Amino acid sequence: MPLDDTRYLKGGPVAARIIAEVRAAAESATAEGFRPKLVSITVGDVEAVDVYVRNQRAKAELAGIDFEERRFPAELTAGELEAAIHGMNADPRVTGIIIQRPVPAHIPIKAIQAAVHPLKDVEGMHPASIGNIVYNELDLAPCTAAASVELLKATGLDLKGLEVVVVGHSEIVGKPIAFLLMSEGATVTVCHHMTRSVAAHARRADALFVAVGKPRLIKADMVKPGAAVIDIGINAETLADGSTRIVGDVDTDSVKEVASWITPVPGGVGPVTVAILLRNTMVALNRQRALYRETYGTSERQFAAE
Ligand SMILES: NC(=O)C1=CN([C@@H]2O[C@H](COP(=O)(O)OP(=O)(O)OC[C@H]3O[C@@H](n4cnc5c(N)ncnc54)[C@H](OP(=O)(O)O)[C@@H]3O)[C@@H](O)[C@H]2O)C=CC1
Ligand SMILES: Nc1nc(=O)c2c([nH]1)NC[C@@H]1CN(c3ccc(C(=O)N[C@@H](CCC(=O)O)C(=O)O)cc3)C=[N+]21
Repeated sequence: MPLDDTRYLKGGPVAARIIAEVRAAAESATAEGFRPKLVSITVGDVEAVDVYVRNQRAKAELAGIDFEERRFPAELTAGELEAAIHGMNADPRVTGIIIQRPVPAHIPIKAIQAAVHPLKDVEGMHPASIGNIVYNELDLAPCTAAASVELLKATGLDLKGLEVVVVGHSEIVGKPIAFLLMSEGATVTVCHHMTRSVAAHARRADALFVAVGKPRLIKADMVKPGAAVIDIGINAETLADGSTRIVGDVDTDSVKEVASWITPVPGGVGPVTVAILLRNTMVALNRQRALYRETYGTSERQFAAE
C-alpha cells in the first residue's frame, strides 16, 4: 500500500503545524529579548539517540530556537553530570535541558532528571513535572507521550469514553500516555510483560498504543477492525543484505488491512515527538518569563539584556 493511503496517520503534517506555531512564538519572544535555547545532553555514544538529536537540531533551527549539543564521555561520573546541569540551571541563556536516554548504567537517571530545574525540564521527566500530569495539568507532558496523543486526536475520534489500550508502561512513554488519556476522558487499560493476554486486551481497543521495543509484536488478529493504532516503537532491523532499516512494534503490512488509522514508522510518532519538544521549550520559556515578571516587576527586558 502506498504511503498516501488515508489509513496512514502521518506525523509530518501534525509536526509541521506545531512547528509553525512554535516559530511564531519564538520569533516574538526573540523580538522581546528572550531568545529560546535548547541544550541536549548525551552521555557516551548511543546510536539510538543520533537520529533524534539530528532531527532536534534541524527542527529547532527551523523554529528559530538555538540548539546546543553537549556530548560527554561514557566515563563521566554522576557528580560531574550533576554539576554540569546545575551550571545550565543557573545560566539565564539556557531555556531548556533534555537528557537523551539511555545514559550509562552507572548514572542514576532518576536522580539526574531531578537535577534539572523544573522550569527548564522541557521533557517533562522531572518527578514534579510527571506529578503535574496526575493533577490534570497537561501543558508540558513527556514528548513522546504527548506526540502519541496528538496523533490520536488528529483522527478526530472523541476521546471521551474511548476504549484505549496501551502496551508498555515505561515511565517515559507508556505511563504518561495512560495519564494523558485518562485526563482526556478515555477508559484506559495498560498492558506489560506480565499481562496474561495482551491480545485479548488489544482486540477490545478503539485506540491501541504500542511502546514495547519488539518488532511486529502486534499482528492483525490482535487489532479490532476500524481501530486507530499508534506505533511508538523504533527498532533497527538488519536485512538479509546487511543493510538496516527502522521498524515499529506493529506488523504494519497486515494491521493496516484491519485498522482504520495506523501511524507509519518512520514518519509517524517520531517527527511529532521532536515538534512537541520544541513546543515544550516555549512553554518553559513562558514560565520563566512569568517568574522574572513576578520577581523583577516590569523590568524583564532589562533583565534579559544582561
Ligand atoms: N518515537 C519516539 O519518540 C520514541 C520511541 N521509543 C521507542 O518506543 C519503544 C519503547 O520504548 P521505552 O518505553 O523507552 O522502552 P522500555 O524498554 O523502557 O519499556 C518497554 C515496555 O514494554 C513492556 N513489555 C516488554 N515486553 C512486553 C511484551 N511482550 N508484551 C507487553 N509488554 C511488554 C515492558 O514491561 P515490563 O517493564 O513489565 O517488562 C515495558 O513497560 C522502543 O522501541 C523505543 O525505541 C522510545 C522513546 C521515544
Ligand atoms: N530523553 C529521551 N527522550 C526521548 O524521547 C528519546 C530519548 N531520550 N532517546 C532516544 C529515543 C528515540 N527517540 C526518537 C524520537 C524521534 C525520532 C524521529 O524523528 N524519527 C524519524 C526518523 C527520520 C529519519 O530516519 O531521519 C521518524 O520516525 O520519522 C527518532 C527517535 C526519542 N527518544
